[in-house]
Amino acid sequence: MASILVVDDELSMREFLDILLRKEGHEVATAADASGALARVAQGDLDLVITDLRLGRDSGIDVLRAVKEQAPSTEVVMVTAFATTENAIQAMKLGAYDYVLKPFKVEELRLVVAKALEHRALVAENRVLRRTVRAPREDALLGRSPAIVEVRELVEKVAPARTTILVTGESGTGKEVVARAIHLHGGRREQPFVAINCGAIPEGLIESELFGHERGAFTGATETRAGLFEVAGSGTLFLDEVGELPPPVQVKLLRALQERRIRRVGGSRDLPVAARIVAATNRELGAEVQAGRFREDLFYRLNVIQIRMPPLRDRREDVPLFLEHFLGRFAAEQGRPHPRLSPEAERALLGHAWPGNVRELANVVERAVTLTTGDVIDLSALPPNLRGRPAAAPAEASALPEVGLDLQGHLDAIERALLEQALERTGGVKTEAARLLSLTFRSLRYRLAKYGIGGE
Ligand SMILES: Nc1ncnc2c1ncn2[C@@H]1O[C@H](COP(=O)(O)OP(=O)(O)OP(=O)(O)O)[C@@H](O)[C@H]1O
Repeated sequence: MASILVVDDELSMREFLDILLRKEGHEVATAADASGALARVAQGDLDLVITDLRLGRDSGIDVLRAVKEQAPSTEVVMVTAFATTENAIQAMKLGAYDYVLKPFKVEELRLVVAKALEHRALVAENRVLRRTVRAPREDALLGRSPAIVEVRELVEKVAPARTTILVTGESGTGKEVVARAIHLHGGRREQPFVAINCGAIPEGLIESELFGHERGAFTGATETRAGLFEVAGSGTLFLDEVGELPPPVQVKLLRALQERRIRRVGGSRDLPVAARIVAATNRELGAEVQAGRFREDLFYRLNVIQIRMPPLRDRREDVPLFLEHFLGRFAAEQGRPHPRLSPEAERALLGHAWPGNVRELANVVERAVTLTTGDVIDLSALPPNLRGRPAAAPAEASALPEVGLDLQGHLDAIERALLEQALERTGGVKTEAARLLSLTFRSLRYRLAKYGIGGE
């Protein structure tokens, strides 16, 4: 539930948006002009302001300016008639999140609202992330398969040096666990371990997240902020999903690695880089270079030493160990005795292909422990895809019924079904679901938000 202010000089529009947004579960306030809006803005605590660009004699731009001055993290969406598109673009430059052209469809507005709120949550989440980075979890790199034994040896060998490391492997294989192990074995235990998922931060924010910004560098930069390179100090900076970095940021990262210096956005002074950089990717970065999406020089810089995490299906001998480990961990977390697996449940777990790798396994075990009240975990506590139920296929997807159909609604239903199946198959691991559907992570997230799936 979000707190939203609707500003419009037309009563009918205010009422319409008020009803629509309340139905979605939001708390809504309305104002008919700029002074009413500013009074509400001054009270604070708004997640989103939706304002018409024309407010009788007032301008929505003034509302936008006031919001960005008083509460820069509140998102603003402009509503505008086609004739004033120019002004809408100006509004974006002043920090509006997006604009909607009148007349708009309900779905369109709903989506922009969802995206704006998601954006706000991501920014907030990232701030939280920064504050909690200093407490690394002590997750040991478990496994007795030859592949993992080799990875452990390599980690110990490379940890003491400052060389950049590239960890590759499918989503959920333990790339972050490896990065943390490098951090701990490299004598940086007392220093921060800072992780950032480059694919989960909106494009416009990544540069300032990584390198920081000076006050006034862009709209919304009301104070000077250190970037994650600085926050990491002489600890470790873990760049997850490095393949998702937009090209301009790739250039800046290359410079940071080559010269070991960075410059804040809007800054005039270089700052030294002391942190060790560990990057990770679940994409084939070589292929991304071939396709022109990733800089070749940066690839070679990152790829000095590569650690490959094999998928769980290629090291099945580790599955029993992980099952034991996570059963113990989740039972302890829930204050319960260590449960056993029924023979059927064990067979299903050992036979599963684990496309979402260790993360999927951990999720499945957590779910099973939560759903089981006794001390034996049975097949019924496992998700349907592990119980051998075939995935539901959208029936007769391309047959046109006699009476015709609502094409968009029909296509949406198919899209929704496929998204749900992909998430189910990967145990909720979104990066892996995106790969199954040949989508980028961003695009998948957008679609999930559109259909309200997966808690987005
Ligand atoms: N070898 C391991 N030992 C202990 N735990 C592991 C191991 N591998 C993975 N895990 C656990 O599995 C989960 C996923 O691991 P992690 O986040 O490191 O994967 P990842 O490859 O970085 O995934 P993504 O690419 O999606 O970021 C975590 O809960 C982690 O603790």
